[in-house]
Amino acid sequence: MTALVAYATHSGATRTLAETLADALREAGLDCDLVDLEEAPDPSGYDAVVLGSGVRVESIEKSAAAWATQHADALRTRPFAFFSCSGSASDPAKGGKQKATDAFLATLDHTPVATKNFPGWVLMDRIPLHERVLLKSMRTPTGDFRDLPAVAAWGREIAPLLQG
Ligand SMILES: Cc1cc2nc3c(=O)[nH]c(=O)nc-3n(C[C@H](O)[C@H](O)[C@H](O)COP(=O)(O)O)c2cc1C
Repeated sequence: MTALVAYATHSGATRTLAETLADALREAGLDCDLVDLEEAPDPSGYDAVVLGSGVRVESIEKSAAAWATQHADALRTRPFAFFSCSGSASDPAKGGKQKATDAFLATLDHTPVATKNFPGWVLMDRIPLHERVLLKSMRTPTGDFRDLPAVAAWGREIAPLLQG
């Protein structure tokens, strides 16, 4: 069966998570394509779909939200999973919750087979100056908080759900 892992990223962290996820899904036997949303992939050509998005200012990427709306029919009629990649997911006090994900899921008229909020990275040398100023003013912790083994484990967990 075929699966699309589509992602939206600004500073690259979500791409690395999506790559790890796609590898895990392939190891689980899925024929998986990994595509940046900038390439406007068509989910209707796949049996299952995973969407990943970075988080900025408490929202998922606009391109990810718009793509999910544009392809709502396709996402509703096949197994669909979603993951976010954010700074605050590295904070244990958040308990795995991410406001941006909850707000996005509330816009869907279907329920994903799985959702997950993964920590990404906050690396000043990967973001434009005006955003650095914003993050510094918000005292956002910086560093690489990714847990790629956890992403691979999630891939193994959701593979059977995507296979339906
Ligand atoms: C301008 C800006 C705003 C951000 N806003 C949030 C936020 O509201 N909540 C959060 O948890 N992380 C926030 N982050 C951290 C990003 O979610 C984190 O860097 C993530 O890895 C970005 O994914 P990407 O590299 O795929 O773009 C922000 C980062 C930037 C640069």
